Amino acid sequence: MNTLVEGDEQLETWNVTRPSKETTPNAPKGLDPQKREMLEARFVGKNSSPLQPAMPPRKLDSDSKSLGLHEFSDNSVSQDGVLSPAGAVVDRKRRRLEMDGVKSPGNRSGRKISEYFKSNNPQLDNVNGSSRKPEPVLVYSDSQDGAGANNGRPGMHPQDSMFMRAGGSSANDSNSSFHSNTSCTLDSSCQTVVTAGDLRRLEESRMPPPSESSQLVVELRRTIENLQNQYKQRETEFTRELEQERHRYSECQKELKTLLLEKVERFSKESRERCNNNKLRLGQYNTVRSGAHYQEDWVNGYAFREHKQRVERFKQNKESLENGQKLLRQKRKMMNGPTPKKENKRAPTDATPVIDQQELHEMEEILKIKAAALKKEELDIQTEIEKLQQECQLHMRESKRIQAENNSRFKDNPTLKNGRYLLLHLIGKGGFSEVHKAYDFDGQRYVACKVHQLASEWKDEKRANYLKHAVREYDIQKSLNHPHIVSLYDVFEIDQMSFCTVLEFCDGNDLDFYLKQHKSVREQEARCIIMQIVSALRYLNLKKNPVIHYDLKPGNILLVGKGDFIGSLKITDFGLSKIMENSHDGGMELTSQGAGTYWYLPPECFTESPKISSKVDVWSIGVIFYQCLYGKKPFGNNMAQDAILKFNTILKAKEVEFPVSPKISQEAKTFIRKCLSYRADLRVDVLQLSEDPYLKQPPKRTKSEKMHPPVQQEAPPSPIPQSLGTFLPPVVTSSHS
Ligand SMILES: Nc1ncnc2c1ncn2[C@@H]1O[C@H](COP(=O)(O)OP(=O)(O)OP(=O)(O)O)[C@@H](O)[C@H]1O
Repeated sequence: MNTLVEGDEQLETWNVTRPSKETTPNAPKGLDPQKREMLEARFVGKNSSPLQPAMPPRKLDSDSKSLGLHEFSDNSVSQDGVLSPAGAVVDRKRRRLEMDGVKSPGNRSGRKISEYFKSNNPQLDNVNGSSRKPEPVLVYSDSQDGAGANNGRPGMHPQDSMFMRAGGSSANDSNSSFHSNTSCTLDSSCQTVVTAGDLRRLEESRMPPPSESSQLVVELRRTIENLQNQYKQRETEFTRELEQERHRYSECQKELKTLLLEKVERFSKESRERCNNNKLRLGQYNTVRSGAHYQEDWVNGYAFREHKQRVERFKQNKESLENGQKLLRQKRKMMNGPTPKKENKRAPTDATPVIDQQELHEMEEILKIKAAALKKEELDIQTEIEKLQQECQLHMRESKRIQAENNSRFKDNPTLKNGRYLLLHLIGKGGFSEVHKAYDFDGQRYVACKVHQLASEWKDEKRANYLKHAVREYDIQKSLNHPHIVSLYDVFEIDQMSFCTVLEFCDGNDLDFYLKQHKSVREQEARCIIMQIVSALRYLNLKKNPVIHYDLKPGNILLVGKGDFIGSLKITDFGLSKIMENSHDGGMELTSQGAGTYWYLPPECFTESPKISSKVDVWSIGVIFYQCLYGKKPFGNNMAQDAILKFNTILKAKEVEFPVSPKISQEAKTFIRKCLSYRADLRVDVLQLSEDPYLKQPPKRTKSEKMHPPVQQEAPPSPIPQSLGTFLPPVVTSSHS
């Protein structure tokens, strides 16, 4: 063990490896000290022989630094056994230490110093001199660093290298009094595994015993330091994991984007192919010039021409049947002549052969079969034209959609809002907006992105008005949360002239399109539609500041899920909505008169300085319910908006009339009458309507209703339908109405 304590050569001399008298293995106990010295000298080598001339106690000089340990040891003992002054000091000190219970480090049977360090033996402090200011004590550990090999090694404490100089290659340092006296031998028996860190800790533990609180502080500091280290480590790990996750996420996003684009490309290709094929079969828009405008006229395809030919054939067959029936009647008349006699009947003459009777009978049978076939043909033709009309409506809508998509600036699937929304395809086009199906990468869901485009030629007033409605729509819709109301997720600006609202996506059509396709729905289904709309309106009216939708119509009712039936639905488009703040019974003033869809607005909206309430929506519900059941609007059906205004159609709508067919329950009619009550003050409000018994419990169906389910059309088809062969979809102009 080599320990250097600066400024204490005496202690160092004790510390160097030297077999102690007490522990020299062969030293017999109880020997006379002189003999013992001689014996020791024999064990340790030269200059210890008593036969050698006595040397005067030497002064430590520079020569001695070349001497070995044993030389030094011998210098400390005179020949006559008197200790030299240096030797005497060492001996004194050693004895003192032994008395204190500290064994000589040379004592191999005793504990290593490191073990003392570890056990924090307080006596060690005495050894190092408790009165002294504790100096950093550094130990060269053979087992860790390799003996003498690392002098000046990077990372080693300066004291370490200093220590190594002392014990090894730097032994020639004449400035060190220790070195002048000693030459250290490094061997494993005198080295330790104690590290500099251990020693530093030991240093700390050797500090004067701290008071309890300061000890606590030290411990707390240490704990804090540990925790900080742990925290830093965890933070580093977490940051690394986060980076990995981010990378993985962006890879997934890329993959998802590719798949979505592949899917949309397939969809687009298929729909365009279908549309092209249908152009010939069902028809297409032709752009024609009409004065200063261009307008798009619809031209029927070959399916309609073929249908027309079939109808022509049917007509001819029907004509020939009618002619045959006429002939039969004439023949029968001729054969029977003027009142035939009874005996004549029993005994026919040769002039009125029986064969004529037979012929007539056969002719009658043939005509009957012909008539039945024509009846079937007539039904087939009716079914065919209805199917063609449905297909044609779909095709017309798809053609318009594709045309609008081709003209859209977002046709190339851009991403909006820093890559968050990937626009997939156009769903439809409104007056000043385009609705695109999109994928929201953050929300991981499909959404409907409604892009509002302001026109550059708009005057400031118009622009301000449009923005006012858009902002109102956003303000109202963002605060709503109901299963039958389309949620508004986000709004953001695209550029100076356009912005986008992000809406919950509904994958079905709107009710308007559904009714165009199916004409009407069964009462049970219609009641289900109304129940859902009333539920949403009830929610709007139970808010602190109730909301009037004001634009309820089939086009603003979106169906969830595709199919030939109506399941769940959601109301949308709050652009004309009004928030009722502090409104009293008389209702709130209508500031946007003229807006809205007139077929669905109540009479009070057409009066001067009207006051409105939630009862506006109740009227709209009555109109929608009626339209669902009968396939037509109760007031102003087939009339244009302008005409409704011009002829005060709604102001005259005092009484609602119900067609005979299809049959609907009395409860449904009563419900509709309540909604379409002319006077607003006599009309039920939304909350009262939601409590209506018709919505609470389905009406019991009568036997006749079960036997005669409602037919699809209000008017039953005539033997030869008027519409056959004359179907022409309405002319659609390029300007949006
Ligand atoms: N959230 C949605 N999910 C799915 N389709 C939607 C959604 N919102 C609107 N659509 C569809 O997008 C098309 C255009 O909608 P938009 O509201 O712009 O048309 P509009 O109501 O006819 O026009 P405007 O609002 O200008 O009167 C319609 O066919 C509508 O059914």
